[in-house]
Amino acid sequence: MIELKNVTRRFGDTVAVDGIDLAIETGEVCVLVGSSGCGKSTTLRMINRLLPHSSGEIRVDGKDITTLNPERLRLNMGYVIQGTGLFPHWTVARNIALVPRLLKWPQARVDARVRELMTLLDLDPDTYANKYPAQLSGGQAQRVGVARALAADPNILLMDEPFGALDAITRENLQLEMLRIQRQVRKTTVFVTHDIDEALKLATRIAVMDQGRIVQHDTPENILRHPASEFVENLVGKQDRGLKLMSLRPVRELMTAHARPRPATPGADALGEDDSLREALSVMLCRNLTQLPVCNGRGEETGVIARERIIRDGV
Ligand SMILES: Nc1ncnc2c1ncn2[C@@H]1O[C@H](COP(=O)(O)OP(=O)(O)OP(=O)(O)O)[C@@H](O)[C@H]1O
Repeated sequence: MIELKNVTRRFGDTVAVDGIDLAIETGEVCVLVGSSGCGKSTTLRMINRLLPHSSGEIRVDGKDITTLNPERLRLNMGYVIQGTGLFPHWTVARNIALVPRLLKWPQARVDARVRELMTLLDLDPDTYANKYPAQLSGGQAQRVGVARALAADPNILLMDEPFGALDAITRENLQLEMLRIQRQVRKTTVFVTHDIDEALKLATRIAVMDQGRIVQHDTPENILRHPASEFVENLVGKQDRGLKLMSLRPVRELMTAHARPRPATPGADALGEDDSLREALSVMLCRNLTQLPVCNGRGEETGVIARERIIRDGV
């Protein structure tokens, strides 16, 4: 668990972070969101002591971080930044192995871990382990950055706009991958972005920041349903809040399930149970359909979802 109590950070006369309180439970993904310069990165960097806080208290698993050795603290916190920060003259494998080697793991264990992580991040080890960062696409390099952060299995993951420099499709893929990985490894994560859609997709809780303060800290659904101020309302978008709420709910919640799974009709369009209601509605509107079959992860048809049901009950 990470707790910030009345934490302030000043740079000369600038108050970058202004007396914030924030509690992040173990296993949560807390996304810090807000406009440029509101103090998101400063908050993140105070948690791993890259920046000292001017006043207040930061505790990790109950321990005041100023009483802990900063290097040891950081070894337990994976850190991913925009632009990856990979060492350009090191291979992918060596970059990922950085922290395990600092921890003096035996070489065989390091090698096995590098392969395991590359596979988890969908990077074929035989193809990419010996490449250099300059030989990778932006998305691949960012995956290596995430693999490096996870290498020594830290309890905490700090991510500062990790997907900010990527094109929309690569960004979406990495977001989906992050959700998949999070289901598997469940790290306490603090994630900085200025993209509210990214925040809504990834967060268990969102902390909205404005001018160094936290103006709302709540679940994505509550932020959308009950924005605490006009600032938050504008941030989440006044016009498309209904669609954003639909994007938080999976098809499985409103589908009519078959009594038992049946083989999917070959070649037919189908949705996945975990696709969002928003995606389902969008597909049906585009193709002028009133309903669509829904399939499970094994490709069996488990039910149907109707357009009218989404419109009636989706928000
Ligand atoms: N090293 C520094 N020296 C002086 N001022 C700084 C320093 N780092 C940050 N600041 C100031 O502190 C404030 C908060 O900066 P911070 O980088 O935390 O914002 P942010 O929300 O992460 O912004 P962005 O989304 O643009 O990265 C800004 O006004 C910034 O100019």
